Amino acid sequence: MSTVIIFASKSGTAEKCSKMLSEKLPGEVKVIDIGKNPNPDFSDYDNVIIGASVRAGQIQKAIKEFVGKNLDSLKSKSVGVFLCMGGDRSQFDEYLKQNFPGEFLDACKAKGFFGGEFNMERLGFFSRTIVKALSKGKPIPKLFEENIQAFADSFKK
Ligand SMILES: Cc1cc2nc3c(=O)[nH]c(=O)nc-3n(C[C@H](O)[C@H](O)[C@H](O)COP(=O)(O)O)c2cc1C
Repeated sequence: MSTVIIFASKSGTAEKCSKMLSEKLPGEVKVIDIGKNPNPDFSDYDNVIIGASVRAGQIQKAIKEFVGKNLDSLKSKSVGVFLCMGGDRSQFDEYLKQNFPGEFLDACKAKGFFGGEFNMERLGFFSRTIVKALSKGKPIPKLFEENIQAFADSFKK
């Protein structure tokens, strides 16, 4: 079994989760940052996993475009999607629906809610100010390693 994880990340969480996931999957696993490689070739892989993070309700444009452009070929693979996000589980399905075609979501054998982090040192002044204002009084986001494990397990079946 071979897997490619294609991710986009603004401040490192989705990148970190992609690496964590890659260590939990059997067989050959390749991790590709779509920011560095906008048109990755996934034809040689059995599993294609798409990972992104959410800002103001939106995922990275490069991931949206990649999924839109490759919808048919992606559907011929075993596909999955995960999101890194600061919001809670109740917002996860809504974000998926807002950002991915229904056809793609229907084809996914796993959908991962991986949680999020505020990596303040990697945020610009503007983003830091927004985060500080919006997160006042709310729980600090965290990663759910158990969800990353469960996601990996569904690709072992
Ligand atoms: C400016 C900004 C806006 C954000 N907006 C949202 C949001 O609308 N919903 C959400 O669930 N999380 C939001 N987050 C939290 C991020 O999704 C979270 O920090 C995630 O771990 C970032 O992943 P990345 O480092 O891979 O980009 C926001 C974070 C920042 C910095």
